[in-house]
Amino acid sequence: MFPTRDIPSPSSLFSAYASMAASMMLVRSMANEIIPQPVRGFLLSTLRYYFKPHSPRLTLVIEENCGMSRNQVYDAAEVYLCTKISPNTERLKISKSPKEKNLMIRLEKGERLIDFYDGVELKWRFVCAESEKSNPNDSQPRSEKRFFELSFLKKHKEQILNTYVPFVLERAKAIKDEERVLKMYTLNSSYNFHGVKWESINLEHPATFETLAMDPELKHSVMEDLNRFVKRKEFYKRVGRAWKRGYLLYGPPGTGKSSLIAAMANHLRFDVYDLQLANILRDSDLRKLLLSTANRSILVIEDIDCSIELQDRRRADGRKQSDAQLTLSGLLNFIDGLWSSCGDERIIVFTTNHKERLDPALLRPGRMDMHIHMSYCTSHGFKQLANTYLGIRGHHYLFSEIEGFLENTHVTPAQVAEELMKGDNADVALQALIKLLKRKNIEGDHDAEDDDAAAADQKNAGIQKAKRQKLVNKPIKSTRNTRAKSMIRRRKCL
Ligand SMILES: Nc1ncnc2c1ncn2[C@@H]1O[C@H](COP(=O)(O)OP(=O)(O)OP(=O)(O)O)[C@@H](O)[C@H]1O
Ligand SMILES: [Mg+2]
Repeated sequence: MFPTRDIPSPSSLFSAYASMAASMMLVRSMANEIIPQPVRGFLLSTLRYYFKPHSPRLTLVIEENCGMSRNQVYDAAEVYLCTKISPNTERLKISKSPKEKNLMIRLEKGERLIDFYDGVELKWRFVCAESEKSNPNDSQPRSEKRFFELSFLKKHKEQILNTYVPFVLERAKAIKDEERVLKMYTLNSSYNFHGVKWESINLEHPATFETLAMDPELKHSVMEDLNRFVKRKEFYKRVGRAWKRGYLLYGPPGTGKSSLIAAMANHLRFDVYDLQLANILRDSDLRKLLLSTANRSILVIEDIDCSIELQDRRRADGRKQSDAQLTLSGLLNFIDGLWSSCGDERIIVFTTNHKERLDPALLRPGRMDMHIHMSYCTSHGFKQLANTYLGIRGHHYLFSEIEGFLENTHVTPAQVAEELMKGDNADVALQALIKLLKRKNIEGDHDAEDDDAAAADQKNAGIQKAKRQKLVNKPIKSTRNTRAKSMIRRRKCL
């Protein structure tokens, strides 16, 4: 049996509570009188802090701006989260600006998302709140305050701050690069008192490493080299070198040098600056142009052997050239020195059809980091082109005959590509290629090489001719000055 006599009756309970409440009020009023208000406030908030049930979760608030500048974490979160949209997402914002390739998709206010990182669950929420008016009589509309809330279990705080947030920043950068339309900068044609300037157009060259027909090992090593280069910021800093890389592409016309540059730009998502030296008059102009190039870009100087008669500082007659004029040493010193040290992630590419004609200063070890030989079409290159142009992935009954010819015939990938475009029907296109190969084979390698040398020389002759024409059109005194106005670049690819 329970001791019923010990259970208090409702009326006794009520009177006990009433007397307790009265004494609490008494203590409170006494405390109000004895303890000064600021101390009381402090004590109450401390007591509240210790007795409030604590949440195991931590919420990071990522506001749109930090002071006057944008909050990079906010911008990155905005981009990153649109790759995490789930079937539960109900509202999204879409937009497209002329500079972007694709639609931009962003979260709408109030939307929530769940992400997982290394097994940790992360809850994201996009919040738009109207900010308080500092003056209630202010007629200006309230401004909107936008922020993301990122919440997770407190025990993961270090991991989230040290690895997840940097991961989001990095991913967003890659996504933005992917969305961005690449630009190609060329020199504008009007050479006036102020010199030449860069003009940009969208670079929509379709060449990629996938479509490029070149020796697979060489292709792999170029890609590896580029990938390593962009990841080595800290390395370059540590060893005290400017973060730049130089490539010299050489080979006969039509072997894919310009295509390789476009593939590099598409791979890295770097803009291209096509520096036509023939259009530049003085070292000072060159310096100005180089200093106005942006980071994460490829500076291209095509046909270095013929686009300009870059000589040593001494002329043939022994006199020293004026410093104001463009010289090879001026170009190389500037590229190695000031230019590369005042920018990051710079790539420079020289191309030539005649490596043997280059000034030794350009070939000196350490000047160009990688010399890449673009060769005639090989059996592997042909298969790559057959795949790209005709969609043939496996074997075709005409392949062995073609491969037999390729072993001892010099034909450029450009010539092969031209034949493969001659018909939608694979048999017709491959037969056309066989015809070309037979003809080349009869003519002999020697003739083929002569053809290529002739093509390169024809290109050079075109360049020289254009320079002469400019000389006629513009009354520039010295022959050397003619290059300043020569708009001669054959623009096949870039
Ligand atoms: N290696 C290659 N792989 C795929 N396509 C190629 C290759 N080489 C040439 N082509 C095709 O031929 C065209 C011309 O090639 P490209 O302009 O790249 O040659 P190049 O080596 O730069 O020639 P040049 O020395 O005359 O500047 C390209 O647009 C491309 O269609
Ligand atoms: Mg080219």
